[in-house]
Amino acid sequence: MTRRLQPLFNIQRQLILSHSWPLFATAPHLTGFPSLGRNIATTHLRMDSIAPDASPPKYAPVEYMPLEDIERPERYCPGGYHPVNIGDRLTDRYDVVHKLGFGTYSTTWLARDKNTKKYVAIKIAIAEADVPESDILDTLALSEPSNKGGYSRKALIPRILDTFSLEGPNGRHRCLVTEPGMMTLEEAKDASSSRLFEMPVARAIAAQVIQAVAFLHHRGVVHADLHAGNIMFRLPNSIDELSLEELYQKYGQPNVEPFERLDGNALPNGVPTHGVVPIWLGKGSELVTISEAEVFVTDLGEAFRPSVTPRHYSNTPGVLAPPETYFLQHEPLSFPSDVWTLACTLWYIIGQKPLFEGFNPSSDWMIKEHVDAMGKLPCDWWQKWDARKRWFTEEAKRTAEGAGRSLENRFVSSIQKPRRGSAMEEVGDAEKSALLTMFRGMLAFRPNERLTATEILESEWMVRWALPAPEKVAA
Ligand SMILES: Nc1ncnc2c1ncn2[C@@H]1O[C@H](COP(=O)(O)OP(=O)(O)OP(=O)(O)O)[C@@H](O)[C@H]1O
Repeated sequence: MTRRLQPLFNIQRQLILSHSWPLFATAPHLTGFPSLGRNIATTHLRMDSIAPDASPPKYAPVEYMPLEDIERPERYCPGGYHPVNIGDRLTDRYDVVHKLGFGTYSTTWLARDKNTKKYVAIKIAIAEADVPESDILDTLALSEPSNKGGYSRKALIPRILDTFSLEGPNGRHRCLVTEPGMMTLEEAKDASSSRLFEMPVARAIAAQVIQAVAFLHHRGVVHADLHAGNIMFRLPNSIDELSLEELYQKYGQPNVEPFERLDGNALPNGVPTHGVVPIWLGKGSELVTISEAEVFVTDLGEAFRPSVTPRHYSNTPGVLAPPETYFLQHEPLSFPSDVWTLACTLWYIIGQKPLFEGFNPSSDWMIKEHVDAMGKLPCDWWQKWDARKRWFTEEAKRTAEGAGRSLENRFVSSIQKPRRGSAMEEVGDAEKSALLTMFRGMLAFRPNERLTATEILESEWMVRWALPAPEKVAA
């Protein structure tokens, strides 16, 4: 969930959908296409992934006055969120000083660790639920600390500082303590009018995200939900030098809003009296400096180990989901699915707009996007795709003249033109060629033909342009 003000549209959407993923919902470049026709996929889908012509969204009854930027109070119920107030002390060690955000499965709070005197993030899961990533993060923490091969970069994945459980009116909640981040990449973009990072910053972020994914894959883990909302800028250590008063002076006192029932009745036990607007520690994307361009990959809640748990569904938002989720539904997903999603995420880091676009797109719409950008599907997939005639000839040419956008067209409209328009460095010819080669390798239709994370690490773009950038951060 984002920590900044969102347009009312998005808030209303949150009222309707049990889960909200804001990545493209607020973007100005939205293409509001309806869901188109029959879907090949019967993939396990969440509402804001590809929304097929399947069942309508489940409408949860609205019982409370909706509040902007605050989680739905309806979710403070048995099995739901744990009520927390600013000033609470958790496990006699952590003083809650602000809220950092909330998501489908958790609320996350900024707290001061009494022992270390540092600020920490405490993610409190909904009742009786595991914090799904804690298991994965534990395994990763056991990895060797070296930096062999450029992918043992533990710093790129949050380190678990502590775990504990809280017993409350809504049940028992698992809690995970990690370092607090400044903002997600999506939040940085939302806070900017250009929605762009300066090129050196974009390269540094991209390099670290590639290294993080390579590290996860090396450890046998697929992230499975990689997007700009799950990549976070590191907070400078200097925040720990701020006293609580100084923190509030710099970032503002917590803004709290009363929860009110629509029927005027008293709040039930388990619902806090107030909601807290999350703190904003961040800045607009174009203002991020190279020295601030240190990121870590968060939210391993969807992560899995293909060797342990075969997974046949993807909860990745539809615009980022790879084509095997439609065409190879009987084969378990694996590392290549992350590589496809990583390509989409890298594109969005360098550019202003996503590589593939669509609003609540059907799977047919997404496949059309893939074919437009990457060319004809492998023969057997092409034959299987009934909707192809809607847009394409049998040679995969567009039936409507001038329609369709190739990868190069998208590069111009998503990356180069917006950069020029914002007076920012464009991608030079040699870099563009290396980048497009890398993207084509990552976006091969067949998963087994895609570049591996290690090959991406060794790609020309990574070695010549991206990798040198984080070194500048460290310098
Ligand atoms: N370590 C952190 N530092 C700063 N903010 C955080 C941190 N962890 C989480 N947040 C904030 O809380 C929000 C929700 O966190 P997260 O996405 O991990 O929760 P979730 O319940 O798994 O949600 P979902 O699955 O809906 O994305 C994030 O978008 C972010 O704004």
